[in-house]
Amino acid sequence: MIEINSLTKRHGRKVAVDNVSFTVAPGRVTGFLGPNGAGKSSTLRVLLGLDSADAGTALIDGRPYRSLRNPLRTVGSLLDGSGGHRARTARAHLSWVAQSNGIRRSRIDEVLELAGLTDAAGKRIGKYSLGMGRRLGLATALLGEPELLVLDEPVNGLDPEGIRWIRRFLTEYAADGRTVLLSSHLMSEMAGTATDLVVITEGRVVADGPLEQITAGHDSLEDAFFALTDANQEPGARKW
Ligand SMILES: Nc1ncnc2c1ncn2[C@@H]1O[C@H](COP(=O)(O)OP(=O)(O)OP(=O)(O)O)[C@@H](O)[C@H]1O
Repeated sequence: MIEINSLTKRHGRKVAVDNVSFTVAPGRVTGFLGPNGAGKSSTLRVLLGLDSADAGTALIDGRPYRSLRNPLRTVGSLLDGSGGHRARTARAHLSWVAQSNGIRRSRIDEVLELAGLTDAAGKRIGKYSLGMGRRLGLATALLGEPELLVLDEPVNGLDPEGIRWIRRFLTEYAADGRTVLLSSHLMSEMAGTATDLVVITEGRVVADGPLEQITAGHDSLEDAFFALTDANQEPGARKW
């Protein structure tokens, strides 16, 4: 379970996240949807302990990320890029992460296989395409067999086959009772993957609920999104 409570994050004078609250339940794929600059990455960076909040809390199973005993075994995350050093091979990168987190070595081949990187395991990361880098990032996130996944724009750079693969993967992952939070500014991606949505614009949550409730009465998620964001010029989230 992920709980964001009255979270505020500023970058200098810019309020990137403004009193944001939502929860992410197990067994669901929750999409964190908003246009460029809405505050998605800022929220996820606080959640993952990479930045500090100015106010409020972001908790994973009731604790801040930095106080988790085995972070990689609790929550797998994917932010910008692959996370690996350009001169290293994917296998060397995964071995290093596994070793430094007490993860069994046999897991490396499992995640390479899961991410479709078995044949590219010996290639230097600097030679990877953007999509392969995302696959490696996902493989790294899965190393600790975590119950939660937090992914920032995971389909960035993936080809259609890769997008289909990640959709299926996340759906199955959540169906096993695990928790998935993924951010995107792509509405078509969200419509095809998420079961629940948290919609954010200008640092504020403007909708939060099951996908079918948010899209009810609209032809598409895109229509719902624009209706919502146009109708939400004033503060306060609309709750379904
Ligand atoms: N390190 C930073 N320093 C200054 N301003 C920042 C920083 N990080 C983000 N911002 C600003 O905070 C706001 C929210 O940015 P954020 O990256 O969280 O949005 P986002 O929803 O993830 O957008 P995108 O889809 O473009 O990644 C934007 O106005 C952005 O310019």
